[in-house]
Amino acid sequence: MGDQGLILNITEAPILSPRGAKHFTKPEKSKGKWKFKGQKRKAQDASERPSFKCSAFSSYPVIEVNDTKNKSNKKIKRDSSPKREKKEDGTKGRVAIKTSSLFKNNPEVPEIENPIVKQLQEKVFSSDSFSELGLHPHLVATITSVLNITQMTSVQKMTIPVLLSGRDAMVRSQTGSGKTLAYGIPLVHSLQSVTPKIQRNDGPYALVLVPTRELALQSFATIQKLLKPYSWIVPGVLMGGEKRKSEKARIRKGINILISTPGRLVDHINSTKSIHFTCVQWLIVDEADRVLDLGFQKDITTILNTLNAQSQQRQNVLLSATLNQGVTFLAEICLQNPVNVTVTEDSNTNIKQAAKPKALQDGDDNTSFALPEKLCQHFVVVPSKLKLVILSAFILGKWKCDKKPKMIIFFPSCDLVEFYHKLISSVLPLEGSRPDPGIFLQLHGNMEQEERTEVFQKFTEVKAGVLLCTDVAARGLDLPQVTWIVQYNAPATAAEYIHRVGRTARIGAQGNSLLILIPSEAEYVQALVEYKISVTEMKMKEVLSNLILEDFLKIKRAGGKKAESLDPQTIQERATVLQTKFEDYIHARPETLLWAKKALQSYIRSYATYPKNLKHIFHVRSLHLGHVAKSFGLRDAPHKLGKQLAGSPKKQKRADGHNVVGKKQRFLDLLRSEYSSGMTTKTRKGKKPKNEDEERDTGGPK
Ligand SMILES: Nc1ncnc2c1ncn2[C@@H]1O[C@H](COP(=O)(O)OP(=O)(O)OP(=O)(O)O)[C@@H](O)[C@H]1O
Repeated sequence: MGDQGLILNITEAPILSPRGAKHFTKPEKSKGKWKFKGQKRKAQDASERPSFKCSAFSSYPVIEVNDTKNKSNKKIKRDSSPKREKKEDGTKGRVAIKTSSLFKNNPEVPEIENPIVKQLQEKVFSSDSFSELGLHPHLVATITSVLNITQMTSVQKMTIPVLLSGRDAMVRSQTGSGKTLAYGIPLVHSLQSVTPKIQRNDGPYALVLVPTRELALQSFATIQKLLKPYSWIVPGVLMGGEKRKSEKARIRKGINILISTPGRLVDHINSTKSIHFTCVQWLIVDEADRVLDLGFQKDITTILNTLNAQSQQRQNVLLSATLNQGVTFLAEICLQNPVNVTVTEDSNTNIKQAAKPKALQDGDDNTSFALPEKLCQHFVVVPSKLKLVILSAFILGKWKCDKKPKMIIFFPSCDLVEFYHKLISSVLPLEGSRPDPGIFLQLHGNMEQEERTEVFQKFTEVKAGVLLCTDVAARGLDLPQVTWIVQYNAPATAAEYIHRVGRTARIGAQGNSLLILIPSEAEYVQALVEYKISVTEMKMKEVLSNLILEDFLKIKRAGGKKAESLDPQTIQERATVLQTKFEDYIHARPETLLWAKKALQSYIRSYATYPKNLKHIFHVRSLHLGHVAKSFGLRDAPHKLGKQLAGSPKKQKRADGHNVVGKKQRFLDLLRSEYSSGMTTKTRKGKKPKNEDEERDTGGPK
């Protein structure tokens, strides 16, 4: 739509009574909370009210759209708005559209004092160079000429000598601090010195396990570079998605450094006769806490049993930016007398004998982790209705004002990534708004591997772009020059927060992050503070004001006057125009409408899977389904969704005293798997294999 084509009049329409709202009177506000006359709702302390049971749009402003450019748009098909009316005002071709007010009847955005937190810091670089370590000269030359690196990072300085001495280690240092080379360099140094020289058909001398395929590819590329002078050592990657047959053929030919996701390796252990591990000297588990999180324990046990049965002595290394008690299972079964390497500000010489691991503990153990010093973390609190508009205003603003905006936006499920990718890339005009063409990419586990790899490579290469993804991209990926990380939904653990934001501000660079919260989720900021994570508030108005720069949202008033100023009303009008564009897109076709409803359902499902310890902040009962629906471009809440999801599962007792897993419990189990960001692959039958490359959220920031 051209910039002159849209004429808007925003007026207040009489109160309509949407479905489900008839039982409730207009909400009254009381001490910042929402209450309903004649209804007591205990245990609802969140500020977004009412629940999805009471879809209360109490007022609808009428936006009259006169599309003077595109006459064919005069009649916009609408199929679901409650009691939507066409308003004739005498103007030929003018159609009245009711877009419920984005700015009315929202819960109050709570005042949040910027918390004062002293984050844990690590010095990224040491003052020492690689040449001081006594490494093979060709390796040092390769590091300098191929990787363009001379100075060691702190974690490299601390880890490489430990690993060169033959010790097992647990290595923790902040995201983007060079942990790949911290294990890669000593690994290559040690293998190049093996005598007699390693033969390809000896099979693996080293196994590197990582949680995702993209990380497997990336680690493989780094090892490949380090091996440049040592052409007799062959690296290889197994990651699923590729035809098993061709992987088997590569294994048969011989791979000396094998990089794999655990699931895929177990797959080959079980099915590929030619795979053997008699020569294995190294086992490296990167993102070790995640590998266990993913429920790979069974796979890890299988791998370790196989290794133990076939090879004699092995050096074992666990690495992550968020190593915690959760890895004790792994540590206990695979490390021998390990050295604990932790890089923190005041403990640059923090190399300790690792304590004997305690009994297995679940998930998070309240450990605080360091964050990159030049990472500026923000949050914005925004009513549900405005979430999509805020995200769009933010993207548009960065696209207009930043030189090279490269942004990653995290969503909680594959369905949501697919939905918002299509919706946002169809409605937001990034193309032509700057010299670089706008680029929207998506990455999630429901994509074919070929496409995943293509996207990963493309986003690595582009100077500016927006990647919408699940947590499949949260761990380990080193995507250059990412300037902003946006979290459309809060992650369920502090560790995942740290890994997501860690895709920017890498290796001492500047980076920024934005976490979008709805008012009922504001307490999450405090949960982050408990982990010494410091976030600063960005005001909603500030983000929305970006819309003033957008020609495609220009409003021509009925009198012919253009509204250009930065006054709040103009900004609100523009936000409404943008919302209307989204709603028009969604309501234009039955397929898009259905799609939006499914995405909304996926969102509610993912919301239901926040862990117990965060339920007081994230509970489906705190969501106002009608408001949430707006952020899916829906004009009202789909009717059945609320009914389906209302209430929590009741445990039934069997006569023998055992709990019966009822329908609702099974439904919740289903929800839990929905929250997985879909790092799984489809098997030939379209089913997801159990553990392969899969993610499940456990634990939480508290
Ligand atoms: N000594 C160094 N000097 C300069 N750059 C380096 C050095 N070591 C590694 N890098 C670069 O830093 C970036 C981040 O490294 P890497 O991906 O290994 O970090 P990481 O600590 O594993 O991060 P994450 O915890 O997110 O997985 C890479 O681009 C790598 O090439």
